[in-house]
Amino acid sequence: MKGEKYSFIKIIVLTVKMQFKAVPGHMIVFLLLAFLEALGLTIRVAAMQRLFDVIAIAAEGKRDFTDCIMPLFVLVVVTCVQQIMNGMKFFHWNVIVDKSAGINNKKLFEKIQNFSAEQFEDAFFLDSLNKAKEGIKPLTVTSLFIMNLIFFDGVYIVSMGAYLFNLKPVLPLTLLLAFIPAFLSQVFRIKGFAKLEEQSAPLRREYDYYKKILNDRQYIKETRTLGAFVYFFKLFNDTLIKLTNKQWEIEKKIVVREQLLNSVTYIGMGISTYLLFVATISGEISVGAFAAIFAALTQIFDIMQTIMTWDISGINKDIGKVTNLIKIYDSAELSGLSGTHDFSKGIIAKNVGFIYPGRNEMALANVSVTIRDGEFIAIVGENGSGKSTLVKILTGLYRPSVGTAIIGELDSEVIAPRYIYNEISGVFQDYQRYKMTLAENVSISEIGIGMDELRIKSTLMDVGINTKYNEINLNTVLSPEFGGIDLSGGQWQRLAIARGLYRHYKFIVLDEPTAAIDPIEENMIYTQFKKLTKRKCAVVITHRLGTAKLADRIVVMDNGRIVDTGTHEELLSRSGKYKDMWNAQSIWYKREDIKY
Ligand SMILES: Nc1ncnc2c1ncn2[C@@H]1O[C@H](COP(=O)(O)OP(=O)(O)OP(=O)(O)O)[C@@H](O)[C@H]1O
Repeated sequence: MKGEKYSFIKIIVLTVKMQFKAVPGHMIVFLLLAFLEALGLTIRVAAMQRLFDVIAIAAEGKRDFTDCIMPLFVLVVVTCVQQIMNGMKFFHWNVIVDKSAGINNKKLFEKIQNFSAEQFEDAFFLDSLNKAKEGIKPLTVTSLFIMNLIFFDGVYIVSMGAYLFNLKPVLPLTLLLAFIPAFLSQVFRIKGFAKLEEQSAPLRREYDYYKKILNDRQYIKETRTLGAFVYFFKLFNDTLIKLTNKQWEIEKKIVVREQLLNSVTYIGMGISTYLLFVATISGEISVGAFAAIFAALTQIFDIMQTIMTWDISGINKDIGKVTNLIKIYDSAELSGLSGTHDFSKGIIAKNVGFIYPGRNEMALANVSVTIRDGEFIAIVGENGSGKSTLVKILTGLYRPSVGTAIIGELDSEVIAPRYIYNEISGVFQDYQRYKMTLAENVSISEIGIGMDELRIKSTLMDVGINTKYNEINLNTVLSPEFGGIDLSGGQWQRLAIARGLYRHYKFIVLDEPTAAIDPIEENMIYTQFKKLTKRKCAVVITHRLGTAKLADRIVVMDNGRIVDTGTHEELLSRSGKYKDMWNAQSIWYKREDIKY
């Protein structure tokens, strides 16, 4: 993805192609409406000419006034049809924007699903993804601008040019005279806005940040308890003043320039009128043609202005965002073979090494471990020793940089992620607090197959949440923002474990989701967890060795390597990292024996 070149033309072609693929029928209707609307405008000028000619002749008494009825009727019909086309075109515009947003978002989400989890650790990738999300609506709007430019503006210029040329070859000059001021005005506008954007972007980011600190739930407790509100409000206000001053200064310049360019527009209109006048006096065009084109002059100048300020400026403004989206669509995703797990063969990491994007040191080096069928393993070690990274390799979330991970007979390097994740469940340190009902929070992995309330309740009981005597029930929304309530840190952790247990799994990992639960409760949860995961593969990361003791086998990690493996008793029987850790922790547990 890095450094790949996308020309303007390539982006335009891809944008239109993608948009047609998303809503083909609507796009065809839109371009037909734009085409008919543009043709309608030119036919209207011709119809007007015809009517004025007949009126002029009738006024001289050479024709009956009733002869004007038919041309008048034609003009009314053409005007009505053209107006209807215009209304329908803009109605369709909105329909297309709304419909495509859903379809294009779905496409992006599907694409994101197929990126490997380790890519999400790469700052460059995350930045590209954020920018790409901004391109969903611009993709549709840009395609509509392009279609409008070709099928409305293009058709109007060609048909109007042909009509004027037919009357007198010099008359299409009117179109050019209308184009020049519109073009210049747009050039100044783009330059002005580019400067404004460049100078105000850092200020806007600052302003948004302070606004968030002052409003967001996440910050409000701290800003209040620290009495920092006044300070942040001052920063917010100062930034706002700087930002509006900058905008005012540049807008002023733009407006003055535009007023000057408006005079150029009037000069253009004056020259066009003069050309028409000369042509009429010399008898090259009829009085009717003069009147019709004169009446349409404002329309010609307006359309040229719209092409510049709306269509081209719209494309220009959004093309960067669309390019980011297309780059993400085009980037490589994980593919792979299909496969079905056989967890009776266990989970095997063989000489695994792993390095995070942007890091020089390996987070895991030469790690080999086997989790046998039905085994409950605990992984212990100091902060940063590689426990979470190993678990992500064992669940197939990350693919090893070196070595292999065979998960229930499936090699994570060659099997597509969606087959790897089947029958695997996990709760990680950074588990989510979904702003949904309690029931949804538990059953999120099985929503598609219907909610089993009894199973949800019994899973909640397993982690110590009793909905029977609690004010919380399955339909309680867990978010004050959505009219519900919030839970305590420990309750959220229990809920996250319930979510992991609710999924149908044959292999489950818990990456220390119990830090906020008191040790006695934690022990009860893990004892229950051990019962529930009997005959299934389970891995638990913990810093509390009292919990690790429950496991069939303990893996001790240090500095990205496995330094020891064994049962609690085996590990204590030999001097090593585990014994040191145990001795250090037991001091705290012995405190309860102290007699005051
Ligand atoms: N997203 C990341 N990007 C870069 N380096 C990372 C990332 N996540 C972890 N690391 C590094 O990888 C190493 C192992 O981290 P890991 O999270 O696996 O340790 P851990 O044993 O689970 O730690 P803890 O007990 O603190 O959760 C550490 O040196 C850490 O700095």
